[in-house]
Amino acid sequence: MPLDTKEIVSDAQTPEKNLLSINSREGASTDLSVIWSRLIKLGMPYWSDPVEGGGARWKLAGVVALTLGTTGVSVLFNFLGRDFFNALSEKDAERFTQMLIKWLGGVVLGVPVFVFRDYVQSKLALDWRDYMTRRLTEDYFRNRTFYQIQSGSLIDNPDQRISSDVRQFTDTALGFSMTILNAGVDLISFSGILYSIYPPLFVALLIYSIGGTGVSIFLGRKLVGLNFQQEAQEANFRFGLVRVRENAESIAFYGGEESEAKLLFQRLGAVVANYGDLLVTSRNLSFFTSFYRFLIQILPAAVVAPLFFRGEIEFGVINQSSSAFNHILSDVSLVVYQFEALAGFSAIIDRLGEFTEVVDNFASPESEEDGLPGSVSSGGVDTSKIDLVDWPSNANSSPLLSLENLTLRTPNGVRTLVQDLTMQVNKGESLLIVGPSGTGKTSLLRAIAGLWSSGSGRITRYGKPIAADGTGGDILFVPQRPYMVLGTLREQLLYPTWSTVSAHSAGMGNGAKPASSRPIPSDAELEEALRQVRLDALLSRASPSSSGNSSNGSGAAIGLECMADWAGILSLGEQQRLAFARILLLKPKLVLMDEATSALDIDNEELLYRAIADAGVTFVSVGHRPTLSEFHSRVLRLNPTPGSVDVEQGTTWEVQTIA
Ligand SMILES: Nc1ncnc2c1ncn2[C@@H]1O[C@H](COP(=O)(O)OP(=O)(O)OP(=O)(O)O)[C@@H](O)[C@H]1O
Repeated sequence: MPLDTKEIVSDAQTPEKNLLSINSREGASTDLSVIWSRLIKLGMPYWSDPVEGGGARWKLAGVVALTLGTTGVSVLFNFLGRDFFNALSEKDAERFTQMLIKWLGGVVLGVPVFVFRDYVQSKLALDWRDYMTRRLTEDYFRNRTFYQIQSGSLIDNPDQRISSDVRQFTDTALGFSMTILNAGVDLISFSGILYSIYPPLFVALLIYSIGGTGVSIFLGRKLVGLNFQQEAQEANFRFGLVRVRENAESIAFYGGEESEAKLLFQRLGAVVANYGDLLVTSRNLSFFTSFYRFLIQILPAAVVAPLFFRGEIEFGVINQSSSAFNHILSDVSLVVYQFEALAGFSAIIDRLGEFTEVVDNFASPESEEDGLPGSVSSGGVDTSKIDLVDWPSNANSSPLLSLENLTLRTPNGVRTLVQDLTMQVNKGESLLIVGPSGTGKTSLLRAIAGLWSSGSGRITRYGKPIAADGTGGDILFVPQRPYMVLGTLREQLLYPTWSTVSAHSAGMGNGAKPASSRPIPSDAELEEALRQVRLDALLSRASPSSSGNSSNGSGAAIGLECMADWAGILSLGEQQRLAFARILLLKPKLVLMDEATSALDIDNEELLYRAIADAGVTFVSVGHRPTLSEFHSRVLRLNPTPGSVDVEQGTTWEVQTIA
């Protein structure tokens, strides 16, 4: 199987993997202590962050103050309402006018408090989301976690968790916290009012609300699991549509529309079926909550009416007690009113908690030291790790790569692909890796790149691949389908070595430092690299007019600034030539290529190999084509074990010098 970065970068999960993950995960965690500890773990870092936490806490204090202000405004209106209705019932026109003016004054002062509370709260939720998404995304890329999650089918739809789950988490967490705070303060203020009016009314209310909460928990208990499933099924359906877009041409060539539609309908069916169950459960809950809401409209009046008939209270007090009753009831009945939202929230906590646990597992320094986690550690499966060592590169040093007693297994540790391989790649001694399909050629490159670590022995790399901090660049890996970034022709050429530089220079950077300490190639060097791989014709192509980024004043950018969907418009052969242009610009000491010329004609293949050899680059190639051997000095042959029926039963290896 060739290394395919397009798949790695753009495909979050294959459909089968998604189904696997979801089937293996029946529903949300209903264990309250697990949900609570995940909530704390997800929520705390922002507020305790040494840099952003201080500002966040001040903003939170502002939201709390405004929330308390809203309760103050409500209490004010409770009393204004009482006096207003008293003036009305006593037919006191002068007092009524006074009350009207006071009421209007209260509205003018009170409305900004409510509006600003909502605004500041939403803005704080947005800042929190920004922080949390950045952290999760950094962890997602650390130690190539995104690759491990994808290749190991560890969790479904990480993209959905990072984007929409985080947004919902921050919005809801802040919203609920403020609702609970509001409810607490409201409860204290209005309990006093209600108790002072008529203590039995207060007792009736307590019984009513506690009973209501219990019944709604019972009726809505299935909602947590159903909400969890709904998120997952929606993401699966959307993912199916994304796959159709990404593989439009292949599907059209195969005439696979019908089977794709069938697959999508299956997923849509799962979305609809689960939503149907969700609707039934919410309908049953709604029956109860609606009765509950309607009843409270007359309940307080019914309880205090005898006092009014006996002349013990004024008419306005009925209105005041109704208003106080409603406030307290909605405070103590939070669970009843918000049950669906709470169920959805706990499903989100569950999904995000699960995601951060997987990501933390890979992102922790121990996992870096121990090799990549994820191996099955039970059932007698060997979980030993390959030792991957980087030696500083030395311009004069001859070895570039050395493999010592390398045994390579698939990530689950079940299959052994290569056994006890010892060899060295020296400067100028290029190596071709051949063997039947499935013997482990690409996997060997994965191990050298550090993507797979299951096995034993040692790999020493003399030099470093490009690292996130811009160091390295002595070693470059080139997959069969090179990754095309979204951007200009210049950005294609500069990827990955100077990718931050190009984003920066194009005005997209946010002040980030250039990624590489190597000098950025000039326009002339970029154009020369294109000429060497016979892609200079691309320089005269113009961006589609909608892409903007004009450099010639006519609205369409041309040359290196041409912006296009490069993965969509370049043929695979052209993409492979572009990958060679990147090699010529970077001039690494060693390049490891996986069927990197598979889509090229023999003439172009020769041109590219000669160009990188002339540039002093040593290369290791994986390939099937016999023509490749003339560009390499040695060949590593992986063979199925003699006597075995197929490669599943293990391989042997031999190294030969090419005459
Ligand atoms: N994530 C994975 N988990 C388990 N096994 C895997 C995984 N990825 C690949 N394999 C298996 O490992 C074996 C070696 O795969 P690899 O892609 O290295 O073969 P290859 O020699 O490059 O094949 P080809 O010439 O067809 O590209 C295959 O049998 C493949 O099915």
